[in-house]
Amino acid sequence: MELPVNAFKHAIAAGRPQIGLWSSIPSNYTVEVIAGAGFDWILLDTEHSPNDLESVFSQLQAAAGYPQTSAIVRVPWSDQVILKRYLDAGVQTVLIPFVSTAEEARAAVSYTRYPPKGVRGVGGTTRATRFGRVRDYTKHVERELCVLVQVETKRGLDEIEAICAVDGVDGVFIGPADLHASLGYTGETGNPDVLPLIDDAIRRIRAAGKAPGVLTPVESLARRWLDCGALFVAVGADVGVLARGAEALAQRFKA
Ligand SMILES: O=C(O)C(=O)[C@@H](O)[C@@H](O)[C@H](O)CO
Repeated sequence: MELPVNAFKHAIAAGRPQIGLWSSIPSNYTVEVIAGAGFDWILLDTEHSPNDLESVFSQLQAAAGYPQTSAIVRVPWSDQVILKRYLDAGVQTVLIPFVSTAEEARAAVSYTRYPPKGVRGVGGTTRATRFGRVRDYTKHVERELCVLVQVETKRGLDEIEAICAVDGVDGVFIGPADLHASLGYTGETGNPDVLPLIDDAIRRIRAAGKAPGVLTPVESLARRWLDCGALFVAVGADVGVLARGAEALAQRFKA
């Protein structure tokens, strides 16, 4: 059996913008609903959601039936054990939060690499190897592995070029909410003093030869950041789509 191809990784490497949806609902049912909606990727969030490895495992299986939509998992922290377990579950694209220095980026990448390049522990009969059926998995896995790190602090903004220069970092995601908080605008995601910094960060990441990413449910901002050169943009979140859609429907009859 061949190693599954990571279409998302190759698309951003080729400079083809990828449009995604954030998913925080811990359900394989809703993930399958979204996976057939037409997005290029779906982000399975384990940082700001009740998701855990077991719920994400079933969501990966649900999404696997929709090859046109790539599943990306945001781990709750840059941690050797956490990353080992999600990679063994068959995750091929990981988003790692709160990376602010090149050293932190190198550590994050090392958690995704087998020795001698890194410290990922070797498990044989995992879902990642399709239970021992993928030939020479440990030798080829890196080819289809995509590591995305989140820059979402002032220090991270200052270090963007150094972070992009780390071998094994495929993309850099700007976290608007935490970046605003780091700059003193906690609770905001559209401050006029911060938006130009995100514009500039996206341009700097692209100029450094890496894929810039971001999340915003505001269409004008999504298009603004695509124009700046963003290559993976989440244009909404499942919880937001469900909550606002349900409220709007209720209002049509209950107003
Ligand atoms: O904005 C941030 O900071 C992020 O990391 C976000 O993109 C997500 O945490 C988002 O807020 C989840 O809904």
